Amino acid sequence: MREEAPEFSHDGFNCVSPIEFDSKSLGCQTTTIVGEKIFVVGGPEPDDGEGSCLSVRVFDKSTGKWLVPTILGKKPLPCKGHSAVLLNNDRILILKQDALPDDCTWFLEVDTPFVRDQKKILETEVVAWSKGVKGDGLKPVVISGPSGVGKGTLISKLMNEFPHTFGFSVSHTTRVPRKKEKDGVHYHFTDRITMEKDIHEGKFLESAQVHGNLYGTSIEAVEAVTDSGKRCILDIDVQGARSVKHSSLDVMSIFICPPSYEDLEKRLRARGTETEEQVQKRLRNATAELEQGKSSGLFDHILVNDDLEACYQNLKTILGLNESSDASNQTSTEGVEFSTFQSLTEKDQKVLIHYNGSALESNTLFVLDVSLLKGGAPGRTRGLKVCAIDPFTYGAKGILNNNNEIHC
Ligand SMILES: Nc1ncnc2c1ncn2[C@@H]1O[C@H](COP(=O)(O)OP(=O)(O)OP(=O)(O)O)[C@@H](O)[C@H]1O
Ligand SMILES: Nc1nc2c(ncn2[C@@H]2O[C@H](COP(=O)(O)O)[C@@H](O)[C@H]2O)c(=O)[nH]1
Repeated sequence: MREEAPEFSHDGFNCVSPIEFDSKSLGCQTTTIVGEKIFVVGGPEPDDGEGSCLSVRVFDKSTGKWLVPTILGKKPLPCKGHSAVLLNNDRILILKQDALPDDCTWFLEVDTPFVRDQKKILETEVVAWSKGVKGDGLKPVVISGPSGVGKGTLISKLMNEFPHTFGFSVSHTTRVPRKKEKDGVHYHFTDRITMEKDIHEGKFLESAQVHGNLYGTSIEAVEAVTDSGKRCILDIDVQGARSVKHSSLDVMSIFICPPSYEDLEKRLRARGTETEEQVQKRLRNATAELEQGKSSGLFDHILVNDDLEACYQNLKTILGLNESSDASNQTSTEGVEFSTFQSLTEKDQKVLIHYNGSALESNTLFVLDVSLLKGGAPGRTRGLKVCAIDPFTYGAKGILNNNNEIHC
C-alpha cells in the first residue's frame, strides 16, 4: 500500500522542522524539509526489519514518491520522543528525550560530502547517522609505514599498557591468515568477491590493494571502537591514510620510518611470515611508501623506529600520554545530557533548547553551539559546545544581544 505524504508546516523559524507526536504510541515523528525532500525520522516502523532503531523515511516532493534510503552508520535506538532541527542544509540534529548523556545527540547527515560520495557510489538515496559528542573528543589515530617497520609492535605495546584507552580497528583483508592470527581479532579474513561487494555497498571507510591483497577499514570497525568509548587506532598503509585524510573522520596521523632500508629488510625477513617473493614485493613497495610518507605532508607526525623503547616513548608523548596521566581512566568521548525538553529552534549556528513550552517557565535553557562541528559520518560528530542559561537571571531575551544573535 502506498504511504500518504507526510503533513508538514513551517513554524516561521529559520529551517526548523515541525515536530509531530504520534498518539498511537509509535513514538515521536519529525519531518524535516531539505530542498525537494522530506526526511521523516521515527514514527511508524518501516517494514525493513529494523524496528529496534530510529527509522528514517524520505519523501520526494518532486516525484510524489517515497524513497528507500540506504542508511549508513550505527543507528540510534528508539526513544520516547525526539526533536529535530536542520543545520547547514546538510544534516539534521536529532535530540533524544530522556536518553543517557552518551546517547542524546545525533546527526542524520543528508547532504554532507560523505553522503554525496556514497550516493554516487551506491546510486541510491543515502543518509548517514553520526553520534554527537561534546568538545573535541580524542581523534582516532592512523599509524602507517612500510611493511616490517614495527607498526604492529608499537600498537601492541600501546594496547597492552592502555587497554581501556585504545581500541584497535580490525581491518578486513583477502590475505591468507598467518599461523597465530585469529579471525575477528587481527583481521576479518574474507574473500575478494565478498569484500568488493561490501566496498560497493559503501560499508568501507577506505580500502586499498596492498602487496597484492585487498585491505580495508569498515565503517563498523571504527564505530565499534568509538562505541566502546575508546580511542580508535588504525594500522593502515599510505593509500589508506590518504583516503582517510580526505574523509570526514578527522584523525591524527603518524608515519613510522625505519632507521634504514637495510634494517627494514632485516626485520621483515626476521619476522619470517612472508615468502621470499612476498618479502621482495613488500620491500619494493617500501621505497615509494617511504617517499610518500616523508614528503607529502600527509602525516601529522613522523617517528623513526630505531630503538623500539625510545620510539614507543615518543609515540606516547605525541598521544598525550605520560607517566603521571592515568590513561586507563580516560574516556575518549563525552556525551551531552538534556533530559526532557520541549522543542528546538536554530539561529546563527546556535540551537536553543526550550523546556516546558516557554523559556521563562523553566529553570534552565540550553544553548547548543554547533558552529564548530568537526568530524561526522562515518564517525562521531565532535565539537559540540553546550551552555546552560538561567532565564530568571537573564530573561528569555537575555541570551539575545542587540543584533538579535544568540550568545552564551
Ligand atoms: N625497533 C625495532 N628494532 C628491531 N626490531 C623491531 C623493532 N620494531 C619492530 N621490530 C620487529 O620487526 C618485525 C616487524 O614488526 P611488525 O610486525 O610490528 O611490523 P609492521 O610494521 O606491523 O609490519 P606489517 O605492515 O607487515 O604488518 C617484528 O619481528 C618486530 O619484532
Ligand atoms: N589501506 C589499508 N591498509 C591496511 C589495512 N589493514 C592493514 N593494512 C596495511 O597492509 C599492510 C600489510 O599488512 P600485513 O598484515 O599483511 O602485514 C600494512 O602496511 C598495513 O598497515 C586497511 O584496513 N587498509
